[in-house]
Amino acid sequence: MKKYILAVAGGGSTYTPGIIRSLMDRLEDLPLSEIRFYDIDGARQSKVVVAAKAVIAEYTDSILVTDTTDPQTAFENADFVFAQMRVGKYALRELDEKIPLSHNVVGQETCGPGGLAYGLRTIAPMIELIDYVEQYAKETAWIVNYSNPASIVAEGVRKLRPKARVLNICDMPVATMRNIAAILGVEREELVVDYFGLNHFGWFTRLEVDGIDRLAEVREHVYKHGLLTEDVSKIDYRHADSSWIKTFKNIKLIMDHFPEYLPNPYLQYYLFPDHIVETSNKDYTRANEVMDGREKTLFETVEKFEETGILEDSFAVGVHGTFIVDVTVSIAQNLGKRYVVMTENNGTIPNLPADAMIEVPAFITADGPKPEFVGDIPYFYKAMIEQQLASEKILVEAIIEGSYEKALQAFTLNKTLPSAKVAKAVLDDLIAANKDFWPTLNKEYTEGLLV
Ligand SMILES: NC(=O)c1ccc[n+]([C@@H]2O[C@H](COP(=O)([O-])OP(=O)(O)OC[C@H]3O[C@@H](n4cnc5c(N)ncnc54)[C@H](O)[C@@H]3O)[C@@H](O)[C@H]2O)c1
Ligand SMILES: O=P(O)(O)OC[C@H]1O[C@H](O[C@H]2[C@H](O)[C@@H](O)[C@@H](O)O[C@@H]2CO)[C@H](O)[C@@H](O)[C@@H]1O
Ligand SMILES: [Mn+2]
Repeated sequence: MKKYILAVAGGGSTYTPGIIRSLMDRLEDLPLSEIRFYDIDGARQSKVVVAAKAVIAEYTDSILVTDTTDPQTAFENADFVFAQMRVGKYALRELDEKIPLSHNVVGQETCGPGGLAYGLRTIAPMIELIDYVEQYAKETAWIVNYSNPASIVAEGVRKLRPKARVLNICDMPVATMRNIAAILGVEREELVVDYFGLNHFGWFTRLEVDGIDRLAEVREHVYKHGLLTEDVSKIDYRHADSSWIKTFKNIKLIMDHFPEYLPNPYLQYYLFPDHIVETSNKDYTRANEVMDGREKTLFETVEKFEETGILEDSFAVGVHGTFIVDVTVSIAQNLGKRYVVMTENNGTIPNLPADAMIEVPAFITADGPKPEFVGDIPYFYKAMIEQQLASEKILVEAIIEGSYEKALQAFTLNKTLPSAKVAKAVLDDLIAANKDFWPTLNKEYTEGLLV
């Protein structure tokens, strides 16, 4: 069977060792001749590659591993590129979360103004990556992208590189399916879902097991327990964090108001921004938890391994690692397997704009995602999605045009912001914080009009 060359862009990611273990578990489905790690922070990446190499060594010595900051070395003749960049790293994520909270607005990694700020940082590096891959990799190469904010990245790629072979994915739907399966007492793979929305902004409309829709059963469970089993050990070990427990519990809050469909957990930030702000710690946000948790543990594990030769973290594979390998195998072998991914609408949901980058079940083939027809969606969801879509589309226009006014429009349209006045105050603080990362946003008219 053909062996593939894989490049990992953002090799210094905390998720790298888990993804590598998932790849090693699936070498029969996706044989690899080479894995090349690429990052702009070579020092960070080289430490993470120590752990990645230790995991690979448990399985094989036949894979050539390269650790590089050079795009040509990374992408020359590659078949697949996994992208998992965090532009600005956790330091900027912390500001994405704390600056909005200082204005009593939702502070979150990918939602609200934090997500918009993250998008303003990420589009240019994503386009740069696509251009590197198109310059050096095989013509048939696919970029399978986890880099967030995935919804804005997907719109930026659609607008700026419409022919690029990029599959934008998110592990939240599969993470939610994992919790649903645990609640129903079935395996995640037995679940067949219908789902529609944008990334981090969608709803499950059908939860089928053996041909029977079990949404009503899950709805009853959520009323009592949120989207959690009593025994949280059944969910991803990453979700044992208290903030993730809170996130999944809050699905009850959403369904107490809107029980029709099962929401993506991220909708809590848009539907209950007041509750989220009231229950946030403005001085210690999720970015701090991750820096003190996942990131710290990873680099301590590497340090211990270099001292003792013992790898103290198994880097067990969660849905994050499993999912990206599942979709890549489906591309490589042209399996047409059905997964929830991002893809251009083009009539899949007729009463949404054709050029919306929606998140729906699609059949994953060697030519990319083929979405399954959804049909018209009810007005409430259409209206919410169109508002969020407009915010994200106008943000991409702001990036391309360097337009302050369009950035302010995008912020003002976002459901987490209460007024244009607050939107402008948050935007101006984020501009100062992102001076090294954002495009210059010009005020097309005199300063006087933007008081
Ligand atoms: N789509 C999803 O559902 C999903 C799930 C989990 C994580 N993520 C995303 O995956 C990414 C990685 O997450 P993490 O917590 O491991 O981040 P991390 O900060 O640990 O690692 C990110 C790496 O990206 C590198 N990087 C930054 N800019 C780069 C560029 N221009 N080119 C190459 N490398 C660059 C950094 O140097 C760093 O090593 C983030 O964007 C995160 O939001 C997405
Ligand atoms: O706050 P973080 O950095 O822990 O997570 C932010 C990401 O959360 C989601 O990914 C989850 C995933 O759903 C879960 O199964 C497991 O793999 O952990 C991930 C990180 O906790 C979300 O889909 C991502 O877009 C976020 O970046
Ligand atoms: Mn996601």
